[in-house]
Amino acid sequence: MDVYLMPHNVPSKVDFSYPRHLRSVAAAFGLLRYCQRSTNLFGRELCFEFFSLHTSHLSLTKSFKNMAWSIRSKADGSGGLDSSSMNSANSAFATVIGQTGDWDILSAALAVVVVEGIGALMYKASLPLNNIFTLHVDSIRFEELGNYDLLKGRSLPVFRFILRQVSLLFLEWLLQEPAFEIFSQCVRGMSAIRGRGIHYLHTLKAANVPAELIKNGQDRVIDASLTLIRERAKLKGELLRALGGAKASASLLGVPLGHNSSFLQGPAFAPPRIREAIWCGSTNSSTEGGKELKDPRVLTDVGDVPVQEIRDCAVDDDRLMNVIGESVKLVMEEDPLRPLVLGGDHSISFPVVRAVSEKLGGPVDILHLDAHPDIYHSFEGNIYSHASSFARIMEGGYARRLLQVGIRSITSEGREQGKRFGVEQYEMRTFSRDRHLLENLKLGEGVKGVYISVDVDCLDPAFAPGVSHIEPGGLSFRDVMNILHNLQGDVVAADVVEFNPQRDTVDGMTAMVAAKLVRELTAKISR
Ligand SMILES: NC(=[NH2+])NCCC[C@H](N)C(=O)O
Repeated sequence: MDVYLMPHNVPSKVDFSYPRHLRSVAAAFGLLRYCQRSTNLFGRELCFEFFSLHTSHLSLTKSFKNMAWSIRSKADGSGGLDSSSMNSANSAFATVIGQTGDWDILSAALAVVVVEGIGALMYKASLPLNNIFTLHVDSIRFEELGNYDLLKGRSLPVFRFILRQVSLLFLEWLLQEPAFEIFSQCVRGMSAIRGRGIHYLHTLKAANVPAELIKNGQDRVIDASLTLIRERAKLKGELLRALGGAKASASLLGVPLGHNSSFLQGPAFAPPRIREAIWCGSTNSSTEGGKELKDPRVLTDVGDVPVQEIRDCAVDDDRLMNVIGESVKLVMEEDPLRPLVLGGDHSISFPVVRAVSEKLGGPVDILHLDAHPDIYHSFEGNIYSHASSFARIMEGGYARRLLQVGIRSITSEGREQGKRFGVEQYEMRTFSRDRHLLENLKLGEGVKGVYISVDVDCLDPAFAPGVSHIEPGGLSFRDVMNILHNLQGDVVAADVVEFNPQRDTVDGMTAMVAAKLVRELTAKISR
């Protein structure tokens, strides 16, 4: 679209031939020309033919510009960003974010607010100059209908116009790589920190609760949480030892944690749903191989780590991860109990495996079924992300071998990290070739045993739609059963993670799938 701006409506007292003003005009257009030269940097083409402006838009930046324009016109009405226009802009953003949950949009919106704020301040500062230089938009040549039709027939202060263009260039620069990436990383980092419970701490601090009191309160809540698990584990342990005859027995430990997911937090609600499905009357209490789940020598339950209650006291993730690990160790303390952990998002596997390995005094072999390798060094600035748990496990030396099966969403970082840690990554695209090997695994010899981590999204979404990350092309339920049933090795602990009840079908199909995974893992563990 071309916009022609012709000098018009210039206040009579202004004489354009007056050198001082001419110098200013020259300086202003010098700035525009400077922008023109540097536009290649921004991937944007500007072409000036005296007062004529041609822009070719990227569709992405165009839509952000539309946002910029609509906010700007609000600001225009009152001659700057006053509180009412800011409020409406705020609520507009809140709605967008509320509906999409998309932090990229927040980043873009923040960019707009920053640019607009600077623009508004600069505009206020330049008001006297604007009175001197006012241009009238006489004609607009449309190649396409664009935002500039707003200008038609209006008197425009020239400095304001220039400021707008510079603001838009800055905004476009912000929206390009790598600036946008850096900016959105910062925003994501901020939101991740907020999501990790620090806001509770801020609330407590803002209310002037002394640090000592906060710490004591946190200690007591954590103590109570661990006591609950310790005492239940003790009772189940006593019972099994009294009954005798069990060398290893699965004990459920729920970890309702969802805030380390990069997408949806629904897995925090999974443990009670899985328990409900395990005991659902539509099936029976026998595993496929004939083990009786109602026999406490096969399966017991020590309850949930009260993750939300602990986080509600502003406990950070370093400490929370330790509490999860401590809980796992409390179960392992009570021979013959072995932890079968119900997630939660996949971030919980790190503290669980760490605890298992520390308690047993050495590394384990891990069979990890998942659509994703979850081995980013950190994801969106979060080292405890559900997409980074296996990086933490491998760094810590808690696993000798890590076999990842079902992989079909992997980035170059996932592959590089896999190589770096010597991970055996079996991808879905070669599953038919690898099937024989995977259905005849022998693991855990020469180490402390085998740990099995099952992310429900290893399954094709046709079998398990109730997950946060729908990734087509996965394993069938029977593929997973064959791998598990035929695996040879001493399974010391296991987890089933990433079931998201908020995405399940109304009849709870994925809950049944997750429950059956738990039931068959129980059969695998108990002896
Ligand atoms: N445990 C999981 N479900 N992880 C999903 C990680 C998704 C992440 N966006 C990735 O690129 O890998």
